[in-house]
Amino acid sequence: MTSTPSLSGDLGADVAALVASRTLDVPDFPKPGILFKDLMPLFSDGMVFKETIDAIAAHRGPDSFDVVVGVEARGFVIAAALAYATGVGVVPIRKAGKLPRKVHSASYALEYGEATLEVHADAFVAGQRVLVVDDVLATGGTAKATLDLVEKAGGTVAGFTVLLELSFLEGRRRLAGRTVDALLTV
Ligand SMILES: O=P(O)(O)OC[C@H]1O[C@H](OP(=O)(O)OP(=O)(O)O)[C@H](O)[C@@H]1O
Ligand SMILES: Nc1ncnc2[nH]cnc12
Repeated sequence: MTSTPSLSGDLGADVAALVASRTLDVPDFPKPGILFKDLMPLFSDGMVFKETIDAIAAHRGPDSFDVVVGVEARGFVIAAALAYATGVGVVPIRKAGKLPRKVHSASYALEYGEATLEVHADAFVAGQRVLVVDDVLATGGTAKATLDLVEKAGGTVAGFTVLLELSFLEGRRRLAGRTVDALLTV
């Protein structure tokens, strides 16, 4: 008799299985050799999306952060929902050239390219505890740039939560000493 090995993630096997059930593998996107993990099916299934957001809210506890940061663009979907569910605000980290006032900028490399992220210089009250959320942690380039930007803008990063971690790219190493929760680690 064969048994299916349980999936692993920081919120337990059931949450990991939920994320896995709504993740599609797309080979060679956006470049040859990249196996793209498409989480749009998780966002578009109302019950699964709600269960996912509720699981993050329950795990983190309502008192462990003051504001949620979401990284453009897929991170926005998770950040807005989690902020609403926990009754806090949301601060967007945007790709270059989109924010209208004074910004801090950070350029970085990610699994399939390079980009620049920006945050409004006055986005946080000094010491405000920030939970950073995104869909995928791959090389950690995006997450590390976000950490630097939040700290430059006066926030304190309380942790990172991602739906999916690609462990072979070792993004967690870029966030050493920080709390990182991945709902599914592959
Ligand atoms: O760990 P890394 O190697 O940095 O990769 C992770 C990032 O890559 C994707 O964003 P992308 O820049 O493709 O933007 P999108 O959300 O606008 O599609 C993903 O949403 C993460 O933000
Ligand atoms: N393989 C991947 N799939 C989806 N998003 C990503 N961001 C960085 N690498 C990715």
